[in-house]
Amino acid sequence: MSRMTLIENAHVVTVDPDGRELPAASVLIDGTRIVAVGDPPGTLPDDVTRIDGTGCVLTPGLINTHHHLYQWVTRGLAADHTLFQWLTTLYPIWAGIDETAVRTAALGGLTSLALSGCTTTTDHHYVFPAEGGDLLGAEIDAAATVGLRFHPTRGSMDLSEKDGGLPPDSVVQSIDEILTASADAVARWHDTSPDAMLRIALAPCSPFSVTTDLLRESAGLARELGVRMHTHLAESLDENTYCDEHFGCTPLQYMESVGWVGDDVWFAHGIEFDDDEIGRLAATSTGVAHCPTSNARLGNRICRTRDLVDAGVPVGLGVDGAASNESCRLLEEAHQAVLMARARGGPTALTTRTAIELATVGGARVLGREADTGSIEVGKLADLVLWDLTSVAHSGIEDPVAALVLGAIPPIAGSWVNGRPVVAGNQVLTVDAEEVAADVAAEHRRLIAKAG
Ligand SMILES: Nc1nc2[nH]c(O)nc2c(=O)[nH]1
Repeated sequence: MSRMTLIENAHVVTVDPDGRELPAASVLIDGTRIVAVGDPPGTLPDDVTRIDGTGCVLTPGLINTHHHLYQWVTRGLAADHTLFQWLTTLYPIWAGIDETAVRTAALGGLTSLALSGCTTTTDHHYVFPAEGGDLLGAEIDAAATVGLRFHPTRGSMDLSEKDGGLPPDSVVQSIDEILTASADAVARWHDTSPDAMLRIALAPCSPFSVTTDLLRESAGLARELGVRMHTHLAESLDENTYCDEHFGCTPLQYMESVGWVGDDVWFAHGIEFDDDEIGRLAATSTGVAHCPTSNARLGNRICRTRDLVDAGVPVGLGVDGAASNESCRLLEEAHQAVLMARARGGPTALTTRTAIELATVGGARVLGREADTGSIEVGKLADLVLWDLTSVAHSGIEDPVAALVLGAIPPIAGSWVNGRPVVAGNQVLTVDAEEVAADVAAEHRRLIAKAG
C-alpha cells in the first residue's frame, strides 16, 4: 500500500519565508514528510490517497506553546477572580489530581486542540500531589492516543505559603524530588530526533511558587541535559508587586539574575515587559507564548505583541490552561491575538497573516522545531490542516486567511500529524469524543467531591 497522500486543489497558505499562498494547489505527503508543494506531480502510484481540497484552505498544523491540560477537569470555577485569587481557589482542588484525572483531562484537552487545528502542543504540568502517581506518564499516554506531537514540560513548585509563596503545602515538592523527577523524565522520554513526537522541557511554575534555588538548579540541569526551559512570567500586576517586594526588581530582571534567558527559554504570557526588556528578550532570542484569551479571562493587561514581534522576539500562541480558558481552541487564539493587538495599538497593529505566522512558524521557533514543522515546505514534517470554508459560516469571504482568522472556526476536512490522519470530516479519528466528554464530566465531579 502507498504511503502517499495527495491533497489537491486547495488554497495553500505555506507560511514559508516568502509567505507564498498558492491557489488551487497540491501538497504531496510521503510517509512523515511533505515531498511536493504546488502543481500536482506527474506520475503517482495508483493507490495514492487523494483528498479533494476544493473550497478548502490548507495551512501548516497550528502549534500551541502553553497549556495546562490537567485543568480540563476543573473548568468554569473561580470565574470572576484575579490570577492570585483564582490560583488560591483552585490549588486545593488540584491537590486531588491523580493519573486517572490527568489522563482523562488530557484526552479532553487534546481532542479539543485537534479540532481547532493543532498538530503540536506543549503542556506545563506543575502540580504533583504526593499520592498522584505517574502524572507526566498519564498525559504522555493520552497524547500518543490522540496522536498530537507533544512537548510536555516537567513543571514544579517548591515555595509554599508558609515560606512566602502562594500555593499550599499540599501541592509543593522538595527541590531534590523535583530535580530527580526532572532528570528521570528527560531520560525516559526526551527524543532528539528531527521527527520526534515527544520532547521534554523543564518548567518551574512562576516567581511566586518556586524558590530562587529551584530556578537556578533547574536551569543548570536543563542546560546539562540539552532541554528547553519554560515558566510563567510577567503575567499580572500582582506578580510585579510580588517581585518588587521579594526581590526588589521586575519579573524579567529576576529571571535574568538566575540565568533564565536565552534561545532555550520561553515565557508564558509576557505582558508586563517594558521597552528595554523587550530589547533584551530579542537580543537573547528568549521566546514568549502569547495567551490572549486567558489574559483577558483573568483580567490581566494586553500583551505588547506588536512590539515583541517588531523587536524580533520569538512569539507563539498558547491557549493556556483550561481553567482560565474554558474554550482552549487554538485557532481562536489567532483571532483573539488580532483583536487584542488592535484594541491596544489600532487597526494595523496585527494583520491576519501575522496571526497565522504566530500560530504556526512562530510557535515552531519558540519550541525549537522550526527546521521540522510550522510551514508547508518540501522536506518538512507532514503536519497539516485542511479547513473547509464551504459552509454558510465562511461562504462569500473571498480572502481565505481573513475567513480563517476573523470568522468562526471552520470544520476541519482533514488534519495530519507526522503524515498520519488525526481529524477527518471534523471528527477526531483516534478517540471516541463522546466517551471522552462523559469521562471528563465524571472526573470533574469526582475531584470536586474529593476537595470536599
Ligand atoms: N494563567 C495561569 N497563570 C499561572 N501562574 C501560575 O503560577 N500558575 C498558573 C496557571 O495555572 N495559569
